[in-house]
Amino acid sequence: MRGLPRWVLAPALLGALFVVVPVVAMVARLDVSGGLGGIWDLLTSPTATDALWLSVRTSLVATVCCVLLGAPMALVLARTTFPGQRVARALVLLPLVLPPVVGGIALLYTFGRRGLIGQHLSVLGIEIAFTTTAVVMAQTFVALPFLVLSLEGSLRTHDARYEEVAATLGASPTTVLRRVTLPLVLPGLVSGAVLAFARALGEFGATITFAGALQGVTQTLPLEIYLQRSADPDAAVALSLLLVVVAVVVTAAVHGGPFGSTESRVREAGPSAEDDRGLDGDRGAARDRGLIEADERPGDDDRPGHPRQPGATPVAGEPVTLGVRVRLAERGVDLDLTVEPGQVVAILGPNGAGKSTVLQAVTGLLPHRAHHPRRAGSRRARRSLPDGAAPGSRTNAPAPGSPPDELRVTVDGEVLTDTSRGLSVPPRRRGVGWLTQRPLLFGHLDAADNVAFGLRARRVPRRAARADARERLDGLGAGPLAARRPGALSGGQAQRVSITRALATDPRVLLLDEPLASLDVGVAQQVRRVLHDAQRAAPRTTLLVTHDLLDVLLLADRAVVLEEGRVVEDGPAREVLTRPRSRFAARLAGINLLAGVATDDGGLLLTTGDGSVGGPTVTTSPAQDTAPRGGTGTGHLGLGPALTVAGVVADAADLVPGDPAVAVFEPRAVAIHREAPSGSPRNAFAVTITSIEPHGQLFRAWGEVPGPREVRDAVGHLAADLTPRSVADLRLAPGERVWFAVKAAEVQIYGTR
Ligand SMILES: Nc1ncnc2c1ncn2[C@@H]1O[C@H](COP(=O)(O)OP(=O)(O)OP(=O)(O)O)[C@@H](O)[C@H]1O
Repeated sequence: MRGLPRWVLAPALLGALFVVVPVVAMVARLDVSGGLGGIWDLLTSPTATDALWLSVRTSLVATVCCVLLGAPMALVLARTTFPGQRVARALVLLPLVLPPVVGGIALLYTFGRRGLIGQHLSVLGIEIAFTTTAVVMAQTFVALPFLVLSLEGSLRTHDARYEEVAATLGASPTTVLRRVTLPLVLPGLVSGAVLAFARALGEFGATITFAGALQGVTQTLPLEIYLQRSADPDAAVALSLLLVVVAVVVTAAVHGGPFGSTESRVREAGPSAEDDRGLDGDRGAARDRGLIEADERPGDDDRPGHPRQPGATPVAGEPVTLGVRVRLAERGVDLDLTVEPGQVVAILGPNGAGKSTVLQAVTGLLPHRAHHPRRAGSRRARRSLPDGAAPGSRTNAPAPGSPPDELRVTVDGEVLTDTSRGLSVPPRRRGVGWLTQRPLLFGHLDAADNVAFGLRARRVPRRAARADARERLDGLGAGPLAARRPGALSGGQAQRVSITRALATDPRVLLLDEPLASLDVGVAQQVRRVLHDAQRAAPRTTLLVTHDLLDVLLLADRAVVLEEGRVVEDGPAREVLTRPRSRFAARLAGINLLAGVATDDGGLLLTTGDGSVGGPTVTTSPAQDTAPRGGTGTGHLGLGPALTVAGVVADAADLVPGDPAVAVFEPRAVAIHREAPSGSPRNAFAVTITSIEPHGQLFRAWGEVPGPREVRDAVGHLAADLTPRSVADLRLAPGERVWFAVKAAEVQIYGTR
């Protein structure tokens, strides 16, 4: 009853009684005055037993037919999109609403002697109507929608990314279906089959119309009950009871059996990761001492090689060059990226910037319509708006006359995708490994079989593939997890197994889509180290999407910042973080950044969000009390008449008037005042405090500069670090209006071209 309102009990009980009471009434009607022997005789009469066995036999065959026909139908409905899909679904489910007798008539007009198809079969001497085959067909006709509905529902509730991951591991569509999709939805399939069996067992209307009632041939139990109803009501009741018992026994046996619980089969490790140190034994404990230790693993060459199949997916070998060109108006993405062999490139940017789109392009998993330039902006494309987006609300709608969409992905010159030539190598043949925020381990396989999946997909015998998987798990300190199912792994353990699985196929390119985002700090650290070690052991061209500063610092060689689908910053990872040129990188690095453009008199103009210049020119004057710190001059960054930033121009010679430029300063350099600071020249911003949050030993206060939207967009939020005591002394709280002051000497101004 936990979490449920009590009143729910009343209608629930009423519903149960509504079903049970009629059955009880029927049992009560049973005449037992002659003893149970009389009932037994009724049940074991030749007509009753003939009818029972015919019903069971035909229902079982009909169930098999439902599975064979219904499973593919459910797959097509759940996993594809095609014009008229809704109509197709309505037609498939038609037998649910059609009176069975109408179904029987329809079947008769199709397969009867003079029916649409039946007349041709009849020429060949094949008669279907009024045979046992007709019984099976009538039962299949009415039971099929139950299986389709149940399985389609199950398929839709499962994350399709399991199948996508399997494809990137090298599995063919049939292998994915057999080894991933069907095991994942098995409980739904079994439920659907049970429902179909129960429906077939009770089928009457379509059967009597299409198959008639011939004892031993077409007279199933429901027909026998109907016929006995007037001749011998007691026999009808006894047979009804028998039908009820058979249906209940079959349904209960399957539902209570090994397929009863969907959860137990598919549950994967959740995002809340418990500390999994204990399982790694001494090695794990030793590794825990430092964030990243010197590489202890033998290099790839030292590792016992695993069997490789000729003609299979290309394997890693030497690091490769990756080229990515994505221009998709529908997603507002337009960028070019070349990744050097073995380089780890962190792709950074705010939500919706296009990071995942780049990764999807490389995997070959970008939704298919995106490959067709003509369709972008079409009715269908509009229908594919992300959840919650209202048509017309997108800012990414292709502008009239915008260049056509283009996707081009190359690996060492080999073209994997080229939409201009309609070319797209399937994910399984790309040699691209893909790791997501969720480990997406296959819940019906243990850790070793998960890791072995890629090799098995390449037809490596199970024993060899498992041996290789165990070795790899051992190598990453996850050996003791080999026999565990994903449901018994913590988040960190599961992610480690997932990394091992992705690396086991020796991908040429590795795509990491926030693989540590859902892990606790401590566990993320361990998993980060696993990734770091793997990269050290065998450098691999890698794209890493992350929002975590540590990931960038510890894993990436280069950082690329995306904003609104464009590259706004690209450089060595450390440089991007220490000398950010984009607001996003500055925020990630915990630095304040103000953007403007240099003017011909050494000042700067405010730039608004779309990059156009706005606001009045602000004349600069040398900051009087600034002592250049390694820079070559001083100047101002003007952000409107009320906001002029004095700072140190780092490379005055490079700062050409009209060039975009930024001013950056650390939050710890900001002092907070209740009154406007006066006296020595410094930058002072009137701000409204928006939040105060703990930041290590200090507090970080965020303030927003009030004013027109352009100014707020240009300045964004400014951060100031202060001690707990200062927070108390200043009685600082969100909504308060204060001054953020920073000395010009603490502000660095540099060009961003
Ligand atoms: N299936 C889709 N169909 C159409 N547009 C999409 C689809 N998925 C994403 N988009 C749009 O494409 C743009 C880029 O999305 P993408 O998922 O690549 O961003 P992201 O940088 O990965 O964001 P996040 O950090 O939130 O994951 C966004 O404007 C988004 O709304």
